[in-house]
Amino acid sequence: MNIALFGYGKMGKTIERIALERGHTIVAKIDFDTTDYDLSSADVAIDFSIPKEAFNNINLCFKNSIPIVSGTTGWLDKYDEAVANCKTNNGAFIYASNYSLGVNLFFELNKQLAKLMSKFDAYEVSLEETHHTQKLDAPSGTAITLAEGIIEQTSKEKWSLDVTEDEKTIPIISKRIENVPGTHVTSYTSEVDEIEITHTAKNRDGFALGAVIAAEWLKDKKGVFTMKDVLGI
Ligand SMILES: NC(=O)C1=CN([C@@H]2O[C@H](COP(=O)(O)OP(=O)(O)OC[C@H]3O[C@@H](n4cnc5c(N)ncnc54)[C@H](OP(=O)(O)O)[C@@H]3O)[C@@H](O)[C@H]2O)C=CC1
Ligand SMILES: O=C(O)C1=N[C@H](C(=O)O)C[C@H](O)C1
Repeated sequence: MNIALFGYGKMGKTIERIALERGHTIVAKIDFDTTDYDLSSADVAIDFSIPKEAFNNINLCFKNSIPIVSGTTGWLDKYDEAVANCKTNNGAFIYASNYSLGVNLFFELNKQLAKLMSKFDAYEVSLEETHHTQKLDAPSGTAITLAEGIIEQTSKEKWSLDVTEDEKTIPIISKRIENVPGTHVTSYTSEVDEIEITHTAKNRDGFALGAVIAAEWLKDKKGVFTMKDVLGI
């Protein structure tokens, strides 16, 4: 499979290594200043770039009839527009805030725990995410997906980085520490105890492998999908 990479930073380079190990070919590596590239032989594109460029890269793929796996976070105010553009152009599109198998299982566990805990008002829920200091967006896309999972199962209505908001709001604490690939914690705290579930990425390989598997899955499809479709969960 011929892959075009939008974003050849920490994730782009990890995806390249894993894609080559799986027998694929990288036909384009596109960064901020890259002007001389050819998408004509690409079977699929994978975007791990920066929040303000992701939407343009996705639309470029739709216009060139290239299925696009989107991993960049922090641009989701335009997600509905991207979905509409995919449909207009009869394209193929997956967005996931996190492509790792472990985090996608954690998303399901988080929802099941939220459903159970919704019956016990002695506990208050909160989220914490910790990432490396180069991360441009906060909270992480993964923390937002976790918050959305809790909102789906409980009477919570929104999330906020302001931890002093009302009881309808899930507080999210964002921490930035050198070299942390990504750690997410959902906590339920009462006067007497605390229940926590944690996902800790040891490196970026899980994100990258998931993105390559999603690209293999999406290559010959049309439509808008999620990692739940890819993983069958
Ligand atoms: N969904 C998931 O599973 C995961 C998502 N992410 C997300 O992926 C994104 C990238 O993360 P990471 O690799 O760590 O970040 P990096 O900063 O290491 O890499 C980003 C790359 O994007 C490039 N870039 C800038 N502008 C453009 C453009 N217009 N088109 C294409 N590429 C461009 C940068 O190039 P230059 O250096 O020239 O500016 C840089 O090489 C982030 O949004 C992050 O949150 C990260 C891990 C997992
Ligand atoms: O920027 C990162 O590094 C990561 N970003 C994603 C996010 O915002 O959730 C996924 C992962 O946690 C790493």
